[in-house]
Amino acid sequence: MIVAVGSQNKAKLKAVQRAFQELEIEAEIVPVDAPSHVSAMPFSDEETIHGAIHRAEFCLENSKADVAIGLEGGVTEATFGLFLCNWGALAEKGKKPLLAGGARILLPEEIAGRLRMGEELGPVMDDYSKRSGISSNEGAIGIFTNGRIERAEMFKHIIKLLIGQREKKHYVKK
Ligand SMILES: O=P(O)(O)OP(=O)(O)OP(=O)(O)OC[C@H]1O[C@@H](n2cnc3c(O)ncnc32)[C@H](O)[C@@H]1O
Repeated sequence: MIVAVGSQNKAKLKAVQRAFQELEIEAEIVPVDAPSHVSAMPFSDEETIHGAIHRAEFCLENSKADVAIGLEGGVTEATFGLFLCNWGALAEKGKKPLLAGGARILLPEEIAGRLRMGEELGPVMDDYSKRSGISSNEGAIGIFTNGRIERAEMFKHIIKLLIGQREKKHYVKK
């Protein structure tokens, strides 16, 4: 199966690779530069979901893939503070996209405040950790869970949720 992924982000691609490997599904993974058509820092679940769908649909239209996956990171406000949120969409011809969300953690106020002022999480995390490329590596989730759950692991879970839903749908149709 050819699987297009709407990103060149290393953590996202690693997640897709590992999910298919662990599920023992043969897949040729094709990265595609796909626009999210949402803001650079999505600020709600709704916006983050739209970003994931747009990326997946762009891949489907601009590649020969059977299945297209869009992965999008964002944040969402709650009475407790600002949560990290991540969403995935799986698109295939003639079907409604499937959706799945990832694990979420509350961001420290020091980080949340900067995002509310308009900064993006990627550069804020690089600045906070005095390193570069956090969003392509362990991610904010890795930094704030002491590396227990990294960004690729979190996205891998989302991808398994998408693949499982796709299988179930096919099963129900028989
Ligand atoms: O190359 P793409 O696929 O665009 O990956 P990205 O990480 O840059 O982009 P996302 O759309 O997934 O995330 C939106 C913004 O939030 C940042 N972001 C989201 N989750 C993050 C995380 O866990 N750690 C660091 N930055 C994160 C990211 O760097 C972007 O600035």
